[in-house]
Amino acid sequence: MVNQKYLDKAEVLIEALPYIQRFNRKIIVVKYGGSAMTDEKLTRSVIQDVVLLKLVGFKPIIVHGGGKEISRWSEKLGIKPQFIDGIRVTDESTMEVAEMILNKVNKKLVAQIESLGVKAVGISGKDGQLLKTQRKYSNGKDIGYVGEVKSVCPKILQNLLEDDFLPVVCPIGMDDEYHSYNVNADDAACALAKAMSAEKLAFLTDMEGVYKDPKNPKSLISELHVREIDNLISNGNVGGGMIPKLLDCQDAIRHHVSRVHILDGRIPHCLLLEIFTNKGIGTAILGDEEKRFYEDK
Ligand SMILES: NC(=[NH2+])NCCC[C@H](N)C(=O)O
Repeated sequence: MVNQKYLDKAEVLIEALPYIQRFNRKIIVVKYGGSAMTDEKLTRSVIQDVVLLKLVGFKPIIVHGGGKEISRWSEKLGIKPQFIDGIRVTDESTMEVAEMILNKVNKKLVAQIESLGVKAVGISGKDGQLLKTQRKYSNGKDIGYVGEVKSVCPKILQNLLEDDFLPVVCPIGMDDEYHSYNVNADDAACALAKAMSAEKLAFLTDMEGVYKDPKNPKSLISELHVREIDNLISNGNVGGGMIPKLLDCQDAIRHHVSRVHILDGRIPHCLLLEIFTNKGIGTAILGDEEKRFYEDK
């Protein structure tokens, strides 16, 4: 008799087969942030997942934030945080620290990927003018060197993928005067996914996904059509932090990214569990014409 345990393991691999086939040579942009960045074990599992994606034929691109490192270092260096209407201002010295730390985090990720045998290149949005930015105002107020993406020049990423590198991008861009701007990492990931015509965009967050009712942890939505997003927001059903993310999802899908996944980065190997299984573990946001998996059955 064959041991069931072995059969189960083989099942898992077989379940992955159609996805490995379907996503071969396709681009997936992974926004890496939150707890998955601050915990060493989780970091390792994310890097392993991305390396595996790469080795089975995907073309992953990582976009990362700075985790808690930027505030930690600003404090250490005695830079006093300034706020305007409760919003943190990125002044010249905060921008300097942010850039230093993001570059440091970037190279650390590159080293971790390289240690698993995949060639990686770390760049910022300044390299090759990848992210051209303009100053972003918050309700008309100047909050310093916070930028929004004005345009993307994807050539550098295309070249890196062509040469089989795994690009790791930190979200700093430049304005027309070549000054650095801090860009929200979710927005940067979304802009890059659109410009690279990615198949998928995956956000690693500190939530399980999107809930129908945020007060009910059992109401996780597994599949969400993009047209349902407006209602979900206007009904007041999603928490403040999730709204800009959902708007990024909407924007990405309307610009031909096939699927966006909102995943719980606190779960080890959440990327593999989402991408190589039928049911996934987070919320998958689908184009309006796409059939739900459950209805297909
Ligand atoms: N949360 C979900 N329902 N995920 C379904 C994922 C299905 C498939 N593995 C994909 O990557 O597209």
